[in-house]
Amino acid sequence: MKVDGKEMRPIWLSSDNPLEVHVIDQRMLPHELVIAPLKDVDDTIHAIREMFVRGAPLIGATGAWGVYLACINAPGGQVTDAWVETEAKRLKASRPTAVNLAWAVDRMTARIAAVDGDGPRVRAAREEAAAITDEEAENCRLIGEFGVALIEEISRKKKGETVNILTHCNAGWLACVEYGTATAPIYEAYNRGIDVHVWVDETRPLNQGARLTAWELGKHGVKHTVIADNAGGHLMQHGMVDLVITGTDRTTWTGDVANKIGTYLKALAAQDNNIPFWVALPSSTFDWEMDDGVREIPIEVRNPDEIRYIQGKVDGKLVQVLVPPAGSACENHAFDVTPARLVTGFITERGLCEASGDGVLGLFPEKGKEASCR
Ligand SMILES: CSC[C@@H](O)[C@@H](O)C(=O)COP(=O)(O)O
Repeated sequence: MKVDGKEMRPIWLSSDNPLEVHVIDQRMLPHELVIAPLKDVDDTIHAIREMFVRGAPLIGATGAWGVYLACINAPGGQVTDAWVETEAKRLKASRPTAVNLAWAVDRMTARIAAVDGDGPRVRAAREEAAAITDEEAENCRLIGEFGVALIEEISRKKKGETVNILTHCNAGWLACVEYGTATAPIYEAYNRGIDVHVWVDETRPLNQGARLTAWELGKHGVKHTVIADNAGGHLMQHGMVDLVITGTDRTTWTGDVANKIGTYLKALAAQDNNIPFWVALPSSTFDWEMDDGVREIPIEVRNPDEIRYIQGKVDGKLVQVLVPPAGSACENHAFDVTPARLVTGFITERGLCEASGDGVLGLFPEKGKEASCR
């Protein structure tokens, strides 16, 4: 996507030095656009854990490039199965909830295992990481193509009046290589000249909505308003939301959706007010093994300092400010699970479907065997 007229992705292989992968350090946005180099697996794990990069598809792409970095840094240049497996295991442990990480890293190790020789393995790793990155971008483009129909329909019903969409966290291009998941239909609607406006949940504690979604939408020219996390229910009660679209970090094939903490409450409010609640995701975010999201999806518990301190810009400098009493306990559950019964449907790269095992397997019949062996 374009940043100040320049095409940009949140991750790329350096064109000057193919031994380095570059990422946008999203911790600094929207106030500073900082690019961080990743030179090895330790750098990659640090970038994922500390959230230089975040969002399920981007975490997956970063994990894939991490495996490439493992290959080029193999001791003595020997890209053995044992080395690749050890580094892959470390990468997969860096964040637990987004399933794309394990999916991408496993795809990398399978591709490398099928190739003989150190040089060919490095080349295969580079090709596969680039393919995963490009495929995720294309998947998000398709999500936009399919999802825009929902917005078009509302716009028609409202006779061209503004369509108000609420989203939570950042499921934009920063989270996904290009277009985003939740934002892809919104960008497509905007590009087609539909009058759209986005209510952007601030998304405490790290404010991915206020910092990242607002930045992205603003750069593209999409009308948006940042709201307090708890405002959504009120707006829905007063007819100010036509549609909710969120992303997801892991969705069971049966339709339960893990996403940033607070998503569940938005889904409850949407149901109470008869507002459609859609979730946009590429197939890499489906978990084909789990069938009970609330019971089975691992929920990351992060550093409580993310709740204690808020980051912002004061007099031109990024500062952290303490909010609660220094002695108060804080606990930071990063995701929650919205049960399938609260989800209107999914927007995927293959089209729209109901949030149920039948709906999902109808679009991805080749996964039926994996899913039904549970
Ligand atoms: C498209 S990625 C998933 C997103 O929908 C997003 O809402 C989200 O929860 C990301 O969490 P994060 O903790 O910022 O990695």
